[in-house]
Amino acid sequence: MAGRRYDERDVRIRPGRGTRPRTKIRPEHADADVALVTGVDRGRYAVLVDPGGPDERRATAMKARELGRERVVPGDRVDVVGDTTGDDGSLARIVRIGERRTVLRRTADDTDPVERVIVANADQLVIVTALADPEPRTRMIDRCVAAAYDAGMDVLLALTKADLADPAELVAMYAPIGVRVVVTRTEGPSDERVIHGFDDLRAALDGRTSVLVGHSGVGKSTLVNALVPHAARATGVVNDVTGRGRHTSTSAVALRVPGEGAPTWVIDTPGVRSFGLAHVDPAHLLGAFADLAEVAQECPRGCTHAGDSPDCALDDWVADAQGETRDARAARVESFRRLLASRLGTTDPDPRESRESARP
Ligand SMILES: Nc1nc2c(ncn2[C@@H]2O[C@H](COP(=O)(O)OP(=O)(O)OP(=O)(O)O)[C@@H](O)[C@H]2O)c(=O)[nH]1
Ligand SMILES: [Zn+2]
Repeated sequence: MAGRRYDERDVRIRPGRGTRPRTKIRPEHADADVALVTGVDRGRYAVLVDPGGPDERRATAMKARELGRERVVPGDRVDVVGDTTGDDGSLARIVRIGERRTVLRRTADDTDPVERVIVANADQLVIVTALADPEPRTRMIDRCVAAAYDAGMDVLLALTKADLADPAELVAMYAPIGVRVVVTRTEGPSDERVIHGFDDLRAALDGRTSVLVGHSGVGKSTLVNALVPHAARATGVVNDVTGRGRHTSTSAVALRVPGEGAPTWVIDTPGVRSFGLAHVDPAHLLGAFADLAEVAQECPRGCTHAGDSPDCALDDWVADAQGETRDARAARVESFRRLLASRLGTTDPDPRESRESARP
């Protein structure tokens, strides 16, 4: 091409050479239906078409080729075309992904080499942690909190098995950083089991979309089954597509919690066992702490705000206060720094965690 002069042939040819804006909806997509993505399994998407509307229905969809490598995840609001009836054997096409309010992601880690968006548009992350059996792992909790704050989500800590251990220590550890806490314990035989604290949990979820994470055995299924009595059947929607059982599915599934008023959703994440956090920007994390962010404006340029950073304004802010205010500030700065460190993987091992990993 070097040396060739620009002439009218270029003008004529260009419009037909792929310069058309790719994001533009083609005219035949103008009548697309709105849908909510509730599950993803091997290139097939479970969607709820016209969610909350008079024609609400479950359907299965695939991604239109024009979306390329763009990921579609549970919680996404999408436009669907084609056969959106949801009838047996029908397949709709996702042609557009709506703007995302929040994006929960995780960085590539040992167990998964790819950075992934896990869930879109969720309001809060619910970290389900047993108070005992298995022992709580605070480092894991910190990492979840950091991921949620980075995503622009609130955090709810659901402490289960309060019949086995006292929640006070964990409550004291997380209350200073704005983490809401609910405490539950089960009582009675499994067929007529009561969950104490369940109403608090239900209230904390009301009208919102919440992502539930937790290690195996913490009691997450017990809570999900109580929240969504027909969870097993509802999750079958995705599995109908592939014939795979729920327990082998590793992707997130959105379930609607029955109730009056604004829709309440929980997104269960059976496959999420860890959060790689290399993508988390310290400035972004600081943004979740409005008071600290303001103080940090006085920091020297390039301050990392970590415990060993010279002249960090957060230290002066603590030192300037007295008595209870000082204690409260110190707790908050310390907690923020703990999250900051969890991001870099430099936190000292949680003694409880190392005790756990020392087990055969
Ligand atoms: N003592 C006590 N046990 C509980 C409580 N909640 C749940 N459990 C028990 O803890 C075990 C694990 O509960 P699940 O609900 O299956 O836990 P999960 O987190 O879904 O674990 P996986 O199914 O392995 O992913 C079960 O034996 C429950 O009966 C509680 O509040 N107190
Ligand atoms: Zn600083």
